[in-house]
Amino acid sequence: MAVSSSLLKLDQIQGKGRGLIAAQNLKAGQIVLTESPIILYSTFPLFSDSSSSYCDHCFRSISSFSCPSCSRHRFCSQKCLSLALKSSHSSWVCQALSHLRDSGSELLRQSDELQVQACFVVAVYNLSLISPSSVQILLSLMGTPDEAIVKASSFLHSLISSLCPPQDHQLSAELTAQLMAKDRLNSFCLMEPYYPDGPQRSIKAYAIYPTATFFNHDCLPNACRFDYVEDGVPGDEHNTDIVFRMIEDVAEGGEVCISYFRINRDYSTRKRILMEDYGFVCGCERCKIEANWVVDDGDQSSSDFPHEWFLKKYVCEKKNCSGTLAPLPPKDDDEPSDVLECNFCGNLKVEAA
Ligand SMILES: C[S@@+](CC[C@H](N)C(=O)[O-])C[C@H]1O[C@@H](n2cnc3c(N)ncnc32)[C@H](O)[C@@H]1O
Repeated sequence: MAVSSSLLKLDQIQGKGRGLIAAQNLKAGQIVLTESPIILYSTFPLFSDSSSSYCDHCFRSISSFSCPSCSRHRFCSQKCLSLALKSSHSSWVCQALSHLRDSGSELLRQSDELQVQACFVVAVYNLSLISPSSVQILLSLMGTPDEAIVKASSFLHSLISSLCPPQDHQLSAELTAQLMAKDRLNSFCLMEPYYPDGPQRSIKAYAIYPTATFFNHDCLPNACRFDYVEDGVPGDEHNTDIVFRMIEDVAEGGEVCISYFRINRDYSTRKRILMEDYGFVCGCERCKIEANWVVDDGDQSSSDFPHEWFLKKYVCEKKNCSGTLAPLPPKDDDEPSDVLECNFCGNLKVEAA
């Protein structure tokens, strides 16, 4: 599997499967990977009475150009509309989603989660028509279907294939289950914009990135992800790219890890999410220490919190945020930047000297 960055190498990591290691010494703030998604799909409810307020191709907030066939899916620009009609909103996708939304659709009575999974299945069947090699990449990722996925995939496969039979795709119910399992383990969320006084941000789209998917988790990560979906000009095809930036220096050969969620979560929450969503027990330095903590132990000394400085330095304190801060890229003279950027709200914080 090729890695789309000369700064990272794919390697086997004991107890974790494949992972990404530094191909050379990496500096705090350095951008180590920028990548476009191979599959990207909306979480907007299929049966909502309104249309999404995000472009159905690039997920920016402005949506003013409608699909000429269904007029329900909207785009931020003529360019996104034209691109979508050849890819993410092809005539097959348009037809499949319209059929699914028909009031008689059995999907209407199903859970929100299954409706979002239906959007993934439509997107991946479409991908198999326009880029079969991308489906092979998805199939090579980690992820095995459990009973719930097998059941959901069998329902969705028969529903979508019978409503709108794709001419050429070879995706059986079994392959659909495989692909749904890969999606669950490997997708990244694209979030709604941050507002300090707004409601909790929700997820507007899921995306899978072919190299980024190999980042393993650490509760004290040395890298973190950024995205700039709302930035740039409408029609720019790269606004859904994901960018990974080092939080701290890592020597050549060291593993580069991200956190799969916000880093200020407590031990039991982290343990539960990692087991339920990713199927592993974390053996990182922070977990080893926190596993021994006694709840409400008033006697804990500062040696029980050796990573407290990390949370103070790298957790954003803006209202309603708790994103992760990473330094801006080093300056021209290779000096580390003392400005940290939050990957959730975008706030810039100058580090105290
Ligand atoms: C998105 S994949 C990461 C790439 C994966 N290691 C591979 O070989 O393709 C997530 C999976 O990697 C493994 N993983 C990630 N971080 C881990 C860690 N800290 N300890 C053990 N396994 C980990 C788990 O199996 C998890 O479900």
